[in-house]
Amino acid sequence: MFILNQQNSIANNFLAEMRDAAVQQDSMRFRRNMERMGEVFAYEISKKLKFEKFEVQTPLGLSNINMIPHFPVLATILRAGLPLHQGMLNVFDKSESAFISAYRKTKKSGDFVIQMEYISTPNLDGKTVIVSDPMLATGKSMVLCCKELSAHYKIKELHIVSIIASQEGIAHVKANLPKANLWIGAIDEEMTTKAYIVPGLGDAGDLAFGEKV
Ligand SMILES: O=P(O)(O)OC[C@H]1O[C@H](OP(=O)(O)OP(=O)(O)O)[C@H](O)[C@@H]1O
Ligand SMILES: O=c1cc[nH]c(=O)[nH]1
Repeated sequence: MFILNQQNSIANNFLAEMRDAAVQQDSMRFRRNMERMGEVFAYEISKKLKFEKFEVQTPLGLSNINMIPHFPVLATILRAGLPLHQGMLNVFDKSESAFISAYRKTKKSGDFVIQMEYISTPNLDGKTVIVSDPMLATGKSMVLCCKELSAHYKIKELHIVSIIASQEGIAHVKANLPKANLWIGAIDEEMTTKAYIVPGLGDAGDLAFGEKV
């Protein structure tokens, strides 16, 4: 598991601004910081992908360089995942995209189930797939979505990206998707009784796109 904030980098500033209740008032900045985190994660993951030798014809000669021949497919979970996805797509600019809808449907008892209604994806057989979602709280949305994709396609390599994860969410993912590679921005210890990460950042989807009814 790769944990971004274990090393000091500019990404800590992006994450601090995302968490900061005052800075969060600027939703454009919140989305842009999420996008920047996506760019950083994509760069980090790129180092672990398969490279091949290529020759590039410059105006003056040939240059040898190792490049990534096949870009991963980028999947994300609507709606909070969209800015994170855009950031990753800025870096993996030739990638195909998959979109999955999942949201917490609250029952009368106050408990919630994850409701998944929509998947739009290219063929994932034999592909490297990166599934991103800014928050990994209980981990149930991520596990459900990844299992659904894996039920339909023989994915070669699965990567999961999350900006803030709870310990419980990570344990749930590891138990249910043991082969997945985890890329996490920061791990927080606690969750509220409504499964919000503490200190976390609040509701990522609402901060990016407005309060849902
Ligand atoms: O790990 P979990 O306990 O499943 O929670 C994490 C999910 O919660 C958030 O989405 P939310 O359901 O709030 O929907 P939204 O993106 O539409 O706001 C977040 O983006 C994850 O998808
Ligand atoms: O802390 C949390 C948990 C789920 N979804 C969020 O947006 N934030």
